[in-house]
Amino acid sequence: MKVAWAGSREAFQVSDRMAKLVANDPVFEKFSKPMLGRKELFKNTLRKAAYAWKLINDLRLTEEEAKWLRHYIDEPNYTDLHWEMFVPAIEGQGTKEQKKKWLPLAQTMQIIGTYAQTELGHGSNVQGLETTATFDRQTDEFVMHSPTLTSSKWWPGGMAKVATHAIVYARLIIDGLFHGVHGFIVQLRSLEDHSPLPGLTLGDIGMKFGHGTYNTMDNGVLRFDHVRIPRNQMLMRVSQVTKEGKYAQSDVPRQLLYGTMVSVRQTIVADASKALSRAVCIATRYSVVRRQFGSRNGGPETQVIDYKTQQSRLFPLLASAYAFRFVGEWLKSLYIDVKQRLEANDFSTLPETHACTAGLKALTTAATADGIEECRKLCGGHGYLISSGLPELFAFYVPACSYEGENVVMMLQVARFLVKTVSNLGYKQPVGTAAYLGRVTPLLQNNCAVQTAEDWLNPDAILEAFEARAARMVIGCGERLAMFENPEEGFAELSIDLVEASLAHCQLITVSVFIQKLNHEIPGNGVKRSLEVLCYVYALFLLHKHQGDFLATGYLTPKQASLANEQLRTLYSKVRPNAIAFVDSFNHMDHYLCSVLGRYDGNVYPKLYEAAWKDPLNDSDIVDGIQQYVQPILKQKLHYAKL
Ligand SMILES: CC(C)(COP(=O)(O)OP(=O)(O)OC[C@H]1O[C@@H](n2cnc3c(N)ncnc32)[C@H](O)[C@@H]1OP(=O)(O)O)[C@@H](O)C(=O)NCCC(=O)NCCSC(=O)/C=C/CC(=O)O
Ligand SMILES: Cc1cc2nc3c(=O)[nH]c(=O)nc-3n(C[C@H](O)[C@H](O)[C@H](O)COP(=O)(O)OP(=O)(O)OC[C@H]3O[C@@H](n4cnc5c(N)ncnc54)[C@H](O)[C@@H]3O)c2cc1C
Repeated sequence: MKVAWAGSREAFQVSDRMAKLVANDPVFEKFSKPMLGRKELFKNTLRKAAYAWKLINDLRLTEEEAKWLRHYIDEPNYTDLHWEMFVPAIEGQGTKEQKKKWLPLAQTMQIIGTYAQTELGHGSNVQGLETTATFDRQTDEFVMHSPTLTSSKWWPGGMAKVATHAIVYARLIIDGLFHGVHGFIVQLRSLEDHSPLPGLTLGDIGMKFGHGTYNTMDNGVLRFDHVRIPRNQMLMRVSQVTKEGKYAQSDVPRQLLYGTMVSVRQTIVADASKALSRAVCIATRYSVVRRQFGSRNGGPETQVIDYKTQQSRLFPLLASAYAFRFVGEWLKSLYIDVKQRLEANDFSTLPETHACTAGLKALTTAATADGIEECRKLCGGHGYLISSGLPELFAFYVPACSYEGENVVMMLQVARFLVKTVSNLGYKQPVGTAAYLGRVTPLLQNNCAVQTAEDWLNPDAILEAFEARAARMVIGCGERLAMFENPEEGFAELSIDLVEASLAHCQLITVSVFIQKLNHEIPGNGVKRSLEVLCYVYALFLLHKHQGDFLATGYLTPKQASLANEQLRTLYSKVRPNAIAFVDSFNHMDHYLCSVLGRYDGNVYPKLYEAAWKDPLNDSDIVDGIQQYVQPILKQKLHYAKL
């Protein structure tokens, strides 16, 4: 199962080796993080990042190994933006000459980059950005300027204190004419003494949600006061500006400017399974240790995992972690394919890839953020302790619903793709993840054939139910949209239904990828049979949660919906015996989990007790402030207090 989770034996070995390397090195200790103040926390992260870079070079780690190493260090820091956004932006949007100049510098970290797109006033609406890049023909330069307060760049990670360079997105202006938003490579700091270059105002945007998690990152603010950069620092694969000031567009589509976001959204889906599996591992292990009620004849009380209600909250999350792992793997292969095509100037699959990355990013991050919080509640009161590992995990994870495309905004992108696909149905056969929309007649006409709870243990029945529900919702939206004279007005009016239809489409993708995985790629019958159970749990849990959709579209009868729920409850009993094996297969080490409740050895109570004594308040019996503020109250000789 560990191999099935990792994707291959080699993938397992690489991640396992890196997990152990990090866990066994005292530099990467992280239990004390929540006790540190912001400055110490930040310096500590800089120290770890520098040490990690040394390890990467000394041990000659491959790119894959380096990624896992950074993952297990488990602290957001400036290198995330450098590797995940700055380098890919140059790779995707730079010309050959630009890549030749900038990539060697970035890949050896002689420069450190960030991705400065969002502004105080605009994040989702990229075309609404206000920073200007005005071409000056006399000097062959762009003048970067922040004309308003709301045009201040706001959020870029690593920008406040570390990055030496940034890809800055700004409105290109030539001779007073606006030519859209483009990316520019801008140097922010001196490579000699690290001070901000003249004309730039740089700072940190302040503390964020949680304590020891995202505050290791220096998310920054940046303002330009007429800062000049050479013309050849505009990323020019998509559009070019000549020294005469002529604006030209190559045959590469404008959407490629958004390519870096496609790349990162794909990794965010993979990361969702890591975060959710981490929370589920903690909650499952603790649910086995924790006992409440149910003692018979003085015997042990019941393990809370044996309560049906606990199982009905926990096991769908366990199944979701596996579903997200497999859909993340599938999305990566889709992305690798589109990347190769884009390099060869084949842009045909970009719209579908954009819809998949946007939609699955929204689906998986929303479910993971909710899932982590549910796991905290599944651990009862102790889940609220920092030492459970869950509050910090939640605080670290939850911004994924907003960054890299706010989730609802992303679902609306999926909706645009689906509406376009439906409106082209007469003359363009949909392919890939939208292929089912090419079979609308049977999907709209045929109803579910399930008659017993057992009948739901059939991948074809499940797939057809999810396809019919999505098709009916999408087609229904399409028909209602056609009644509007102004399509944009219609889109806005129907946006709630469109987001729900997009979610149905994305859930269909995750369910079908899970089924596909079982049909083709699982080694060993025991592993396959166990994963089949999780696949059914995932699908039937979604069916139960969204049964309103399945019923309202008329595909299911109430009886069939209740048979699905009956089967789901039976499946929980089949998950129970393997629950611990399922979470052990994630191969999360104690260091990575950073949770007393989720310890591999289950030694929870002594270690919880021990952890409490490490709190700074327990350094002494009488702490600072007691004599000054509490003792005077105790020593007052009042007969009565007037309230
Ligand atoms: C909301 C977005 C997608 C665009 O909105 P809109 O103004 O409606 O459209 P445009 O005119 O700009 O473009 C529409 C056109 O382009 C297609 N498209 C959009 N995005 C992509 C893409 N990524 N790849 C390919 N194609 C794309 C779209 O389908 C339309 O095609 P048509 O053929 O129908 O014309 C956009 O503004 C957007 O993406 N907003 C979200 C901003 C965002 O994600 N910011 C991330 C900042 S970096 C960050 O958050 C870092 C976090 C830290 C970390 O990750 O650790
Ligand atoms: C931790 C963190 C790190 C970040 N790092 C970076 C970084 O390194 N570089 C960078 O450039 N940016 C970064 N960002 C910024 C991030 O990309 C944006 O915050 C994100 O894209 C969301 O945009 P917004 O803040 O403008 O949200 P808004 O768009 O203002 O969203 C507010 C609300 O409006 C709704 N809404 C907006 N538009 C629509 C619409 N058309 N229809 C319906 N509803 C709508 C949304 O659903 C949401 O509910 C980071 C953000 C965070 C939290």
